[in-house]
Amino acid sequence: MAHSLYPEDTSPMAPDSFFEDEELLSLQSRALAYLAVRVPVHLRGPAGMGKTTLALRIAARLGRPVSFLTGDKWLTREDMVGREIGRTARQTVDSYISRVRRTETQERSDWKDAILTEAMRHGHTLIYDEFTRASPQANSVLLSVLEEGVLVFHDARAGRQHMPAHPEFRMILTSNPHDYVGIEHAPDALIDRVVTFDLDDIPADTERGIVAARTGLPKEMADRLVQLVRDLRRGDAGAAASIRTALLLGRLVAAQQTKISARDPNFVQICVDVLRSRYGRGGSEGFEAALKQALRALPTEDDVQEMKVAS
Ligand SMILES: Nc1ncnc2c1ncn2[C@@H]1O[C@H](COP(=O)(O)OP(=O)(O)OP(=O)(O)O)[C@@H](O)[C@H]1O
Repeated sequence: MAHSLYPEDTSPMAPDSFFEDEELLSLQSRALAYLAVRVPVHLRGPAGMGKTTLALRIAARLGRPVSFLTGDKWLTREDMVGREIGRTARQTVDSYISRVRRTETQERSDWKDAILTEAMRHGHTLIYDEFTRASPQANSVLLSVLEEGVLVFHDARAGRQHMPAHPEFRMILTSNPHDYVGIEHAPDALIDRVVTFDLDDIPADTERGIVAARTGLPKEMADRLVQLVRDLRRGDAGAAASIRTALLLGRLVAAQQTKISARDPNFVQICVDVLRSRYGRGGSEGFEAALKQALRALPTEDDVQEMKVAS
């Protein structure tokens, strides 16, 4: 039974446009059970399949402040841990007795926390989105955090430091395993310390529910869009057609009031414009053939008119 529900108003999205069904609720409750005993959770899947939205939803249900970090190749350990920002020297001159003058200098380094240290200190839920975009060197600081909840870092003056996390600190990671420039493979050592949920093959019913809830399109129209997008994603073409793609098509269909039909030239043109760049193999001809086939498979449409494809 699919339903939209909001037990508490903590979501970053409008409550009525967030969709959860049994599948998503079960995933959330398992994630929350692991997080409850301080086991970090990792949501993995292709772009646009709902990883970040789900991570935010789980974090909201933990009821703690949320810190959000996005991985990229420029991210350094210092960006996560913090850095020394200078030294403060304090001098006390004791001249109480005129003939005796005693001077005492105290020096301390000034430290500025960064997102990881701050989240650990204050017990935030840290969402580390797209963590495989950051370098393994930057991410290596996480190993002890994920396993023991202790940050080990180096302070120039104090040397090696250990910072235990606040008892409420939790971490949720997301990543996209698909190979493209800028992605590092998630190191085994890191994957070994988390529970990973794969979101690349979410049930069609869940996808339909999300598209209907977010676009406001009638259910049959949302179903057709999802079928089209899933056919292209799962077919030989391997098109990068995600939930986000279906939502984009839905917005354009609603704005232009087209039918979701191969007979509607506006709809076909929207499909070509939106989907061509997401198509993996076979060039333009391969794309047209795959799209025709997917359109032909739509319910109640049994033939496909010649597509007029704008170049
Ligand atoms: N359960 C849901 N209810 C409503 N909308 C959803 C849900 N899950 C995903 N969406 C919507 O689907 C789109 C893609 O989701 P999201 O950005 O979370 O994907 P992602 O996997 O994190 O993508 P990327 O890897 O590109 O960051 C967003 O517009 C999001 O709002």
